[in-house]
Amino acid sequence: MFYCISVLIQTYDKGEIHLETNFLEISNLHKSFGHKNVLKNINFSMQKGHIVGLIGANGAGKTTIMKAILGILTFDGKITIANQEVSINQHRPLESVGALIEYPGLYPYLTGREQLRLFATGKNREEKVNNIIQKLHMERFANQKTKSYSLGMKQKLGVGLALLNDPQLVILDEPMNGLDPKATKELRDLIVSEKNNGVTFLISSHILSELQRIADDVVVINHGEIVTATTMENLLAANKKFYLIETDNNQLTADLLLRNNYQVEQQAALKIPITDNFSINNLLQLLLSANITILDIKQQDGDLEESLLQVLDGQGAQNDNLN
Ligand SMILES: Nc1ncnc2c1ncn2[C@@H]1O[C@H](COP(=O)(O)OP(=O)(O)OP(=O)(O)O)[C@@H](O)[C@H]1O
Repeated sequence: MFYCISVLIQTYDKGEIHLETNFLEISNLHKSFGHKNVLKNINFSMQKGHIVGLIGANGAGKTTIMKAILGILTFDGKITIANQEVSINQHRPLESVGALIEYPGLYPYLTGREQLRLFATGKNREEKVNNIIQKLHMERFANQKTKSYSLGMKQKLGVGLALLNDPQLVILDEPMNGLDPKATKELRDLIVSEKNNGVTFLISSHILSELQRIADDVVVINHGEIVTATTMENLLAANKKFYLIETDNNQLTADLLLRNNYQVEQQAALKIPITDNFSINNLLQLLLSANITILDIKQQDGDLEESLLQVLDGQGAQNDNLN
């Protein structure tokens, strides 16, 4: 990304937002910077209480979509949160939204606790601050000035600020950035527990394994266009399961399987996709009758990365057909 700005939208008290099944709706969203079309006809909706993963390569347009939802840039199209339209001039629905976009904008000479106090709203401000410090396990450093924070500590505080005022919709741009494995797990658990309380999340992340664990739905974008918007289950189902087999002679085994019409990808182990009419019994009998010793065999599900590559390859093929 060639620009680097820091935006932190604070959360406010819930107000009178109605609970809708489709909590957020984006229709015909277009955005250009000068002559550059960055978002091209983006359409998707988010159900209340769902975690939606926003996935795409660097520069695909994820942050721009988030900024449009937050009404901090001009755009063509329509965005509604709980049936109320958002635009650069209409921010009312954002009263129930918390967001961390890019890097948290922190005051270096305030402690984390002071920073949280500054943005907490409502009568129970001190309780909110204490709650979020506890939920994000920030007790150890909450009373230190933020200028001494590591990247991970800053990121935690940024997420804490986004969640502080009990938002109904939370938008997080790469929230796992800089977090160690323990902090990543703590944040993941917190997001899932907030979701179970009905909070809706839009989360972009390059850590696909993280999104795979928490997202209910996914929106994949490429060069500013939606490639697919579907459930995580559907996206993963698009990727076939396979067996990984290691034998005393992988080359001989691969040749034998290929001659018998199996698909084989040779890696450290042999990867055999489970296609229609696949029978593990038949495969094992074939290997045993050829006196091949099986050293290891395991079945694996497709993962998000593979599914995405398939989806993006498919799009490449479609585009190729159009050319
Ligand atoms: N203010 C701006 N002026 C001009 N071009 C911009 C501006 N903001 C974003 N862009 C361009 O819009 C495109 C999408 O950027 P965006 O930041 O939304 O991508 P992203 O998917 O969030 O990428 P990353 O994963 O690297 O954060 C990029 O080509 C970027 O260069």
